[in-house]
Amino acid sequence: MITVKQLTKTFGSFTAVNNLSFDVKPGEVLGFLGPNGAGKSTTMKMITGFLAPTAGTVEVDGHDISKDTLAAQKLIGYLPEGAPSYGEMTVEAFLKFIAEVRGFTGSEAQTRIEKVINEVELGSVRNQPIENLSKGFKRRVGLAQAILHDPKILILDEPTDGLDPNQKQHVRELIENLSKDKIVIVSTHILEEVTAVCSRAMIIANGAKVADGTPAELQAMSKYHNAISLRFAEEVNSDVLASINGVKEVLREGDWITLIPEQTSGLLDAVNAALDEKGLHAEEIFVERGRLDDVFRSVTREGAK
Ligand SMILES: Nc1ncnc2c1ncn2[C@@H]1O[C@H](COP(=O)(O)OP(=O)(O)OP(=O)(O)O)[C@@H](O)[C@H]1O
Repeated sequence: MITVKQLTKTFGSFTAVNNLSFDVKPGEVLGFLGPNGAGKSTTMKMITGFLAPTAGTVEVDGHDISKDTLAAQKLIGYLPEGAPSYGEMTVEAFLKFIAEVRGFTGSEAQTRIEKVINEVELGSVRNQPIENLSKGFKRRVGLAQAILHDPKILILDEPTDGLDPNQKQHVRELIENLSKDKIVIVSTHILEEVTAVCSRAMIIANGAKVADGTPAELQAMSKYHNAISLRFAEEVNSDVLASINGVKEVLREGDWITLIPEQTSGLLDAVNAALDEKGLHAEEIFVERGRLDDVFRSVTREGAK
């Protein structure tokens, strides 16, 4: 369990993280979202003990990260933003070094190194110096060092940044497989990643929490929640659709028309009845769950006021 209480970080007169409190339980994959400069990386650095808070506390399985730093850090695997250091080392030498730092030697160290090289698909570059690797491979080396000791807690700062679509998918699957009984906190700018891998999402703006819930709960905050999206073969006048009982707004995006509901449920029946009555035939029609990008924009704009 991670318990964050009233966590605050100021740099001079600037407040980067502002009185943030939350818990994360085993089995949860928490997506950490927010605009550039919202305070995500700063919060992750404080949770992992790499940056001292100005105020507030972080407890990792009962260990205070400021007072009992080593005991807490043993439980944590951390992928910081950017690339791992020691660029002149080869991938394998770097992982050997990390294994030693984590207290593994001999065959145990070798077994763990082979396992992560396999898991993160680093076999083809294992003998290359890290500084010569592409951005995506450097991220994968960072991920390998974070999981080498099979930590109970994984803190990953934009793990899929710089990866190609295949590798993004691979890392998402890896996170899903690793997340059983672990705590995972993952920051990302990719909203589909949240619905794909996270059981919970927290949005921060200006260092403060502005939303926290399951992806479905956040989607339900969107004006698109239970909206009806349709596509017609022929041109249909927006006024006809706007006159349907329960439609608040008609939006057009390319071939698609979206009917925003006045209330959050019950619009589909009214739309189907109205289409029948008017002799209109939709080629495609579906009920939207809600859109995270819409929620993200509205809560971070409110947070920025
Ligand atoms: N060492 C520092 N000294 C001064 N300001 C800092 C320092 N570290 C971070 N900041 C500021 O704190 C704010 C939060 O930065 P942080 O890196 O935590 O944001 P972020 O949410 O991770 O952003 P991004 O999505 O761009 O990675 C930014 O305005 C940043 O400039």
